[in-house]
Amino acid sequence: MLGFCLAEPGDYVAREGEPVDGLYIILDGQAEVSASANAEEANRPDYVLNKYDYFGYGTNSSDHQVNVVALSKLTCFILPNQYGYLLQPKTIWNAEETPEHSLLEKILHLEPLEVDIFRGFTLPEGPMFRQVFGGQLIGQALAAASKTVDCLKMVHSLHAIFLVAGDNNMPIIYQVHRARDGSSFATRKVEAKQKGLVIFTLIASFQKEEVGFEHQAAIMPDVPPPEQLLNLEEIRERRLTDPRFPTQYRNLAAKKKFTPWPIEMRFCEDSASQHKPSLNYWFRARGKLSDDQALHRCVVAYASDLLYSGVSLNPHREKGLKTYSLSLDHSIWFHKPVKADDWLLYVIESPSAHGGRGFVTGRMFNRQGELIMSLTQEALIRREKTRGPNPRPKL
Ligand SMILES: CCCCCCCCCCCCCCCCCC(=O)SCCNC(=O)CCNC(=O)[C@H](O)C(C)(C)COP(=O)(O)OP(=O)(O)OC[C@H]1O[C@@H](n2cnc3c(N)ncnc32)[C@H](O)[C@@H]1OP(=O)(O)O
Repeated sequence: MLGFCLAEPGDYVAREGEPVDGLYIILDGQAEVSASANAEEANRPDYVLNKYDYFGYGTNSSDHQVNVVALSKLTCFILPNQYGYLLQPKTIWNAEETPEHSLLEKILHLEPLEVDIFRGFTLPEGPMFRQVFGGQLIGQALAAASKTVDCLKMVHSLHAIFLVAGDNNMPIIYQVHRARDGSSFATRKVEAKQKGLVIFTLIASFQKEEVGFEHQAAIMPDVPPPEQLLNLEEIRERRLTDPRFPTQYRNLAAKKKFTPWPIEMRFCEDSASQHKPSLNYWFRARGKLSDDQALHRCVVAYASDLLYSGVSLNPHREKGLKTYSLSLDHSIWFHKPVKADDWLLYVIESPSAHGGRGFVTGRMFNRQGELIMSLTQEALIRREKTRGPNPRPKL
């Protein structure tokens, strides 16, 4: 919590060697900085801090290097360490300069073309489907919207509609419309275009941090921790080597082009439970992500569409069934700050499938059991029409 510090003349406001707990801004009074007693510092003169001078967070050390003593009645405003990010310039992450960073930062990187217009690409090293991956559109559009919003406001909800299947081989233009900028909230509408055609729209709402009523009725299911579970790559490896699978199947699986996803997933149930209209898995971004909450929200938005609507097909899976499925719409509510490079549990249920549409709901919990996000999606789910090669995107 933000706070104030009141001190009387002679009181120590900070002591050398003690941990820095925040940034102190003097609102009233004077304080003296007394240099350390060690040899090198001994010659440094003491100096006086006045109104609006500050000390604490932001120095290179996590401990105070000096004593600060009140010279008069002193009032300081304290910005605790956890809010220090407010003082940092917003990163607006830059994929080119962070080669050691997660592939996701590269995927979500956008080129600014004009005010409120950005260009995104489908990278060959990312997951590729027959049309532009829905999560990529959501993540990139949210990144475009976030770049036009005051950095103190974070996305708290978004609603997306997929209009036309996107073409992986051409760039996507994101045009942001600034629908509203209020004092607490801001709203953005984003249109994604290819060949001048709107293929996707997103409406996102952003809010300044606010203190208010709190409760959490949702309880995280009791599942094994991620360390005890296999990830997608390990499951694949097992399938390739498990002698219980026919050799022909293993040879075929080995020939399939396999690109590891930039999201690591660990499934809480084995394939025997695949007929249930539900799925629980842990996931996290591979690699290191920049410390930018806006980026972390774009990354989970991207990941949220990878294994999601397919759950509505689970009760209908049978040998030889070929399906055609496409996300139609997607909504996310961000309840709390998220760390996308730490494990999140994705709890997915499909309450209904009807009329060629499957409906799924999702909840994401962090390891502490906090409900971080709620999600919904409807997807087109059909039996694949038998015909020749894959249909081309309708652009
Ligand atoms: C426990 C361990 C478990 C481990 C499991 C691990 C497994 C890993 C699996 C990985 C899976 C990863 C999945 C990731 C999926 C992500 C979802 C997306 O990105 S989705 C991307 C984001 N979403 C989007 O891009 C959606 C964008 N929106 C749209 O494309 C359109 O709005 C529309 C298609 C939805 C409706 O348009 P409208 O014109 O009213 O619709 P029409 O009805 O007229 O059909 C139009 C055309 O669609 C075609 N087609 C249709 N049905 C079939 C079929 N049954 N058959 C074949 N084709 C079919 C056909 O070309 C047809 O034309 P035509 O042949 O008839 O001439």
